[in-house]
Amino acid sequence: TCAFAGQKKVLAAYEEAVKCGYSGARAGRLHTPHGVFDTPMFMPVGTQATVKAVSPRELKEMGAQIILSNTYHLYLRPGTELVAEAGGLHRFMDWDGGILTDSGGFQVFSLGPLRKITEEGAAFRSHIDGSTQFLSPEIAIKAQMNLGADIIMAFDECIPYPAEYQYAKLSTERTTRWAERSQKAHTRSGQALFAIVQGGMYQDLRRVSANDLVSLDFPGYGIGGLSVGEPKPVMYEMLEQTVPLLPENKPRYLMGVGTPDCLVEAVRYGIDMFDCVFPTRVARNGTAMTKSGRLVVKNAAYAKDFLPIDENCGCYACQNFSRAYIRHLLKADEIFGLRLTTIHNLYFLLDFTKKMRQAILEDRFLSFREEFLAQYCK
Ligand SMILES: CN(C)CCSCc1cc(N)cc2c(=O)[nH]c(N)nc12
Ligand SMILES: [Zn+2]
Repeated sequence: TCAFAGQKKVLAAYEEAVKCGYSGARAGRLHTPHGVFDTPMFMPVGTQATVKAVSPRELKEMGAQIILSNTYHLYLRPGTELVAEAGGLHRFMDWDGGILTDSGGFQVFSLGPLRKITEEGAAFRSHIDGSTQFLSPEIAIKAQMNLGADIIMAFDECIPYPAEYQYAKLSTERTTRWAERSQKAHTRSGQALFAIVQGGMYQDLRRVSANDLVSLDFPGYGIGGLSVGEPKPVMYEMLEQTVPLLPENKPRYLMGVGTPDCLVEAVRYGIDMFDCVFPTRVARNGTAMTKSGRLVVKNAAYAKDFLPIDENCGCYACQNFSRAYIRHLLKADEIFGLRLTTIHNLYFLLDFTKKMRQAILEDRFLSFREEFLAQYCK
């Protein structure tokens, strides 16, 4: 069932997916040099080689399997050669689970004041010191080989939303040429390179992008250019056009997504992997995620609420502390407050994907989805 048998340079093998009654949802297992991991999975984001406010030990405790880091940030600071000298990203940050690095394309367009995109690559100014920088498929792949993640991403352009059809078409064609250059530059065995499907919000461009990248034969596929401000129904429509064209026995990673309602819909379409800064970012301004929606712990309403954030939650915060205590810490700008809300939000999403996997294995995913969406207010 490992359809990757015989694939060179690939370790992200994908065991036979267990399909539930509905067409898309599936439960799989992802093989990497740092372990075999269950999907669907949520991947905590550790942009600068740390998942903000939590330790690797806490991440392991809450069930994190694969975490993300960003090539763009580590390339600018401290430099990917330095990380390589330190023994690679796993050693540097003391994380022995899986690591996936994004290729930098997205961050160049979303962070650095963009200078210029050409066929060769993207010139930009560093958001740290304003220095002129340049990323190309070859540079981004070299940087990711230095970092040593288990899964790395091809260098792509995340097309802004909205975008004119003609721009989306030219950019998507270039991203496919960049994917081929990424493949040629990728010489590190024991590391899986995923391509990234683009195509803007145009059905035909999404299909062309998926078909072209599938014919280049990657061990896994990111779906990019979504969760960039488009309405959710448009995102789902792009998934409906794209996912069925991707090989069933290869992992699909929906980049930058997302909230629990988006996760359950994307799993329905056959997505396996997710990452999103949302849980850690909203935690830092005192918002906790629950199955009924968001709970702003900082609100005065919780000043004397001695219940946990969620009494059915198994996380360290909910097992030991009250809303009143966490609100007190947040109001007092105590770092421990941010740590507790972050721990809860990460645990919530990791547990949510585990519950989806269980529902798929027990062939009750559709009722799980119905019940969840009925209770969750966006
Ligand atoms: C760690 N995260 C903050 C970054 C990982 S996910 C970033 C990310 C998010 C979104 N929405 C789209 C794209 C995209 O189209 N391409 C790339 N390379 N990355 C993307
Ligand atoms: Zn909790």
